[in-house]
Amino acid sequence: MAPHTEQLTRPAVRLRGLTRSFEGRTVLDGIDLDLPAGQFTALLGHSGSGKSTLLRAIAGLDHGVAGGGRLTAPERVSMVFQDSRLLPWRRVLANVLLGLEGKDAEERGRAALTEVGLGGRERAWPGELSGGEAQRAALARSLVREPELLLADEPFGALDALTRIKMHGLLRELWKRHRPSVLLVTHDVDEAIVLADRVLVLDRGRIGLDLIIDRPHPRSYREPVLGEYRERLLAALGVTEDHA
Ligand SMILES: Nc1ncnc2c1ncn2[C@@H]1O[C@H](COP(=O)(O)OP(=O)(O)OP(=O)(O)O)[C@@H](O)[C@H]1O
Repeated sequence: MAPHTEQLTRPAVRLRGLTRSFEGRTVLDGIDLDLPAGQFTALLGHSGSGKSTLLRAIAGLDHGVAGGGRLTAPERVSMVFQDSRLLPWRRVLANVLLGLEGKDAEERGRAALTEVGLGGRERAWPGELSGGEAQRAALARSLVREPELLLADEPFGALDALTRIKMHGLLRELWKRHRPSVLLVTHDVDEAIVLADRVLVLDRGRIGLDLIIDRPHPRSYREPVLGEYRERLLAALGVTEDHA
């Protein structure tokens, strides 16, 4: 059985010897990792390398999965996925407020929607939103809970390139304002480099590369210096760029 996530108030993730396997096949093979409070980290890795498995373990959503190791995570954890997972039969504000308690819940929900650029769309149905708007609503639903840790599993994977760039700016802005620890899973090396201050590569069940991106924000894909980071990450992923 997977160990339960310890409910600590300390807003940081600590993994020691974390293992997870499915049907006898090891996916996470003794991961040691610390995520300091407030750090924006991206997680890269080949398809099937175990990125979602790692996120689910940190979120405590993998009860019943075989594995061991020690895992501590903050108490307030929010998760966003590739699809918004809004309930289609509830209006946008009601989705954001789902399960939220307190007298000021509605006020906070409205403020969160305004923050993500959806002020005025509170009474819209999820089906009336574009893909980008739905992801904005999903971010509002996460942030209204003031998470200490935001786990994002390819949240922009289904969006077109322009919407994606806008969402990058929004996520970074929200992070700056609220300062949760962020662990963002992505397939996109450029997305990782532009957004994160630290990029991890998951390889054969372990952290194969742990790279600090020590460049000021906002960053552009075209900054030549980012090319060096890109090359190191691609090499860790087993991809070589053709410079010809
Ligand atoms: N519930 C499950 N039952 C059986 N095997 C599973 C289960 N969940 C994940 N796996 C397997 O574990 C491996 C890692 O899956 P995971 O979804 O974590 O990879 P990933 O890196 O997130 O992949 P992708 O980038 O394609 O989303 C895969 O081989 C997958 O088939």
